[in-house]
Amino acid sequence: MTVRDLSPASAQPLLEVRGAGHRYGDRWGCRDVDLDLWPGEVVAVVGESGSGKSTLLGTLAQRLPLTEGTVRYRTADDAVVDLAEIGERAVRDLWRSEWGFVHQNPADGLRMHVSAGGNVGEPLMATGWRHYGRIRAAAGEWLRRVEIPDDRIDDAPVTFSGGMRQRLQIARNLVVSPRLVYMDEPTSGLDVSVQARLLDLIRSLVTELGLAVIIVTHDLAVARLISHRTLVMKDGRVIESGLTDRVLDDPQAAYTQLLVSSILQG
Ligand SMILES: Nc1ncnc2c1ncn2[C@@H]1O[C@H](COP(=O)(O)OP(=O)(O)OP(=O)(O)O)[C@@H](O)[C@H]1O
Repeated sequence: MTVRDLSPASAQPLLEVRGAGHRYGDRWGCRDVDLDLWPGEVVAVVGESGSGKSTLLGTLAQRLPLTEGTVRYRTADDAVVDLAEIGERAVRDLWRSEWGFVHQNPADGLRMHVSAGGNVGEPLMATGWRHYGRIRAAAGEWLRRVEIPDDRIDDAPVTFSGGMRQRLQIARNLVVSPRLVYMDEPTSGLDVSVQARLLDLIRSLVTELGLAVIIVTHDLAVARLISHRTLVMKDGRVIESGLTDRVLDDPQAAYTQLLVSSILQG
């Protein structure tokens, strides 16, 4: 079902999630989640291992079926669509032009044996770009933005370091100017200094491009650095949410207090 939205764009969230959940067999991975995500907003999903963060991300991103609730998305042409109802093809079109997904492991989001330029050029070709020179120029421009040297454009990511691979994955996602990007632990597995630079890069790109981002992280410092709002998950449910500084400086739920204090002690 498509509902025409007549209100001004800014009055309507990009993503409107109500009572969303996903069940694996007879066990809920996440359930009863509500969220409004606005353009340009970064929301972090935090919680300990097994709390349902990745399941929630997968469910919102339509990689896992919605077992309960609704997820509505406002498209670039301002139609509000119910993602469970628009069908696989329409969802594929959104992946091509409006959404991105940055995986924890860059190998899951890159073609490891295709050149860096090819990895960034491919999504442009999928949206109809045909002129080789322009595709290569746009790919080169994005490689520069993510600090991959010009002379590596013809090298495949198998020859790159972990940090370079992750920056390439970001370029491959952002080259088509998506409106909404899902990130699953994009900086974990990298050493601390590489992590800090990558977070800086993500933060500046998000601001510059006005992206909406939902980022899963088990690292509260990442949430602090990058997000406006934070959802805290426990046993598949969101047990606390609010502005990130408020959630981390003045946690209300006992579980969040424990999570924050364990980091301070750790
Ligand atoms: N494919 C699956 N089949 C069955 N149960 C699953 C599956 N994937 C996850 N679960 C269960 O769903 C719950 C939430 O898991 P999920 O991976 O979403 O947590 P998480 O917070 O992302 O954890 P981590 O930080 O370790 O990645 C857990 O109880 C987990 O065992």
